[in-house]
Amino acid sequence: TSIMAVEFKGGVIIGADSRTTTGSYIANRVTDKLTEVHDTIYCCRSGSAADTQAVADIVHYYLQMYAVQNGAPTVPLAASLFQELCYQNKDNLMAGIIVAGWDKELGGSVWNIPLGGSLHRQPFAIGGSGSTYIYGYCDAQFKDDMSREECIDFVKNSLALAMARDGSSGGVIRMAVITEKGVERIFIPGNELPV
Ligand SMILES: C#CCCCC(=O)N[C@@H](Cc1ccccc1)C(=O)N[C@@H](CC(C)C)B(O)O
Repeated sequence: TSIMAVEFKGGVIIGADSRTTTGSYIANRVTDKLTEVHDTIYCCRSGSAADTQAVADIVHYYLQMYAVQNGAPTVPLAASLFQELCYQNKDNLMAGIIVAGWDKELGGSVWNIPLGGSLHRQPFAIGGSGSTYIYGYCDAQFKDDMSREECIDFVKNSLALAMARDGSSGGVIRMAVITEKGVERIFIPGNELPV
């Protein structure tokens, strides 16, 4: 897996490849690793498909109940729920999750929860097996105050490079733009990758 999320003025851009593997076999070449947990809060999943589906389902349920009584949850609240589940169950899970979205308190924000269950707010986050190949590229490319379009290209180009080098990443690039207005999905076919 290669996953990424970037904060920009007004929201976040999230992105992922679409490969699910069992060993060297590609079990799903069109996986959707961008999973909704609330209207404007998503997670990017890496690691075990089963574990990350289960954890995301639990958080989605919690946030649904929370919203009935308290109104819209914030992105940091969603991130803290993911962290609690991943940290407390760290010996039984393989889940590297990036939580990203928009809320009216912070606007756009990105929260990285690596395998150990620590929680880190970052201006951008990368994860999954493919991310190891693009840390230098992302650090060299990142600028503060990038526009929506610049962030879309940053995510697209970074994931394409990771997918080219990592055997556990590939397929198509799925992205989403999350702002106050809602969620806009962007799809980059495998034959139109920029690498
Ligand atoms: C189908 C099926 C059975 C397992 C599928 C399955 O979880 N594959 C994993 C690799 C893995 C991980 C841990 C144990 C075994 C196999 C996978 O493709 N993970 C991708 C993300 C998920 C959300 C799709 B990525 O991290 O590469």
